[in-house]
This record gives sequence, C-alpha cells and structure tokens, in this order.
Amino acid sequence: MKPGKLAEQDRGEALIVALDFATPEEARRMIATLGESVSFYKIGMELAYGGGLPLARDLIDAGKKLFLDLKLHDIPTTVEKACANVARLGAAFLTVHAYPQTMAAAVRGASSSGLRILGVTVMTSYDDDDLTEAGYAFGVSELVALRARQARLAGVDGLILSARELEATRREVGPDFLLVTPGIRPEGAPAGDQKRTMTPREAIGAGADYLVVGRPITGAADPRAAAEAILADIAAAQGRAIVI
Ligand SMILES: O=C(O)c1cc(=O)[nH]c(=O)n1[C@@H]1O[C@H](COP(=O)(O)O)[C@@H](O)[C@H]1O
Repeated sequence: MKPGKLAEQDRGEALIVALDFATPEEARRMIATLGESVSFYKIGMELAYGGGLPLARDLIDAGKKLFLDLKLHDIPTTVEKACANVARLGAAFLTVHAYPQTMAAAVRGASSSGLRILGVTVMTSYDDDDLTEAGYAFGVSELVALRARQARLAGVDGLILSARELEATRREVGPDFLLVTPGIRPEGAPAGDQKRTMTPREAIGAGADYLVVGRPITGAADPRAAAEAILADIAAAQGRAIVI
C-alpha cells in the first residue's frame, strides 16, 4: 500500500462523480456544468469504450483527480502490463476485480507510480441471491470479508464495496486502507439497478473515504445543485462547514 492516505485525502475530494456517458462530448458538457464544485471524476467502461480515454489526460491537466474504473481481470502478465500503462496516464485510482492473482499483478504493475489500486469486492447491484445464482458459496458479507483479507495480503491500496459492509471491513483492514463506496442514493432517489445502497450521510458516517455518485447527479434536472447537496451532506457527516 502506498503511504500518505491521510495527506492525500483532502476531505473536499470525498465526492467522485461517475462520468457514465456514451461520448466524450456529453461528459465534457457535464464537467462544464459541474464547474468548480467537483474535483474528482471517474471514467468507466462506457465512456472509455466510447472514445473517452483522452478525456482522462485533459482532466488531469486541468487539475482534476481521475479514477479510471476499468475493472481489470485477466491473466497476471496482462493485468500487470495494463496497470503499468494506466499508471503512465497519471490516474489516481484504478479498479481491478478483487481476485488474489489479479490484485497482486496490479500492484506489481503500479509499483513506482502514484496510481492506487482498488479491488472491486462484490458489485453493489448484487445481493445474496445473485451470488448464489452466480455459483458462490458465500453471501455478500462473507465474500466481501474474504476479499478484504485477500486485498490486504495482495498489497492493494483500497477496496470498492457497498456502504453496508463498511463498518465490518474497516475493522478488518484498518484506518489507512481506502474504502470507496458506489451505490450512493440521497434520500428519495431511485435505486435503479443498485441493490446495496446508502445515503451520502450514512456512508460517510459508516467510514467511507470516497463516495462514487453517478445518476443522482448526472441525471438530475440541476446536476450542480445535486452535487452541492451531496457535498453538504458529506460535510455535515464529517462535522465541518461546507466550502464550495
Ligand atoms: O467500480 C465501481 O465504481 C462500481 C462498483 C460497484 O460495485 N457498483 C457500482 O455502481 N460501481 C460504479 O459506480 C457508479 C454508480 O453509478 P450510479 O448508480 O449512477 O450512482 C457506476 O459508474 C458503476 O460502474
């Protein structure tokens, strides 16, 4: 794990906005709408496969932090080399699936760079029944706990998990591991395909370092107001005054 989590983790950056758009043009319009309110963005597979990777460089050059959510999972050599290439882009975070071989290879690929590797534990769209259907012998909480132990052994920097597993996972991984939670839904927001959700306030209260939020912001009638409301909730949960 790379040192210095607390120094890097400027609390104003606890909100990561997911740029889940089909084209870079749509993503750029959203970034312009959100303006100074948002400093950390995620590019996932939809935008990356839609020609959005060059936007990663532009965001970094504009002083924003970038999370590349590519959820890598392949043989170790391929994962290691892919991570080394992503590290050269200057992204802050990269996701890989939290399988032991995959995480260990990603750590090797990102070594001697500032890229932090996050292991994806169990997708937030899954519940226990979905895991049974997929052939797992564990429920969500057991599988997240297993993957958290394996993530520590592999030396990754943090985990993607739902906010519901935060408290148990924090006990397992300690204070310096990055815990990043998607499946965030402000009070009254539709869950959509997310099954393990929590509000921003609850997630920060349960110990999340970062919240990943997409549709509740990008699908809102006023995305900037939606982002600012979530930032205010984060600040309230952290017990500090909001500075936007
Ligand atoms: O790795 C992720 O970011 C991720 C993991 C997970 O378990 N669940 C999950 O929703 N995500 C991502 O987080 C974002 C959530 O978006 P919304 O549901 O629109 O807020 C999407 O970009 C997902 O790809």
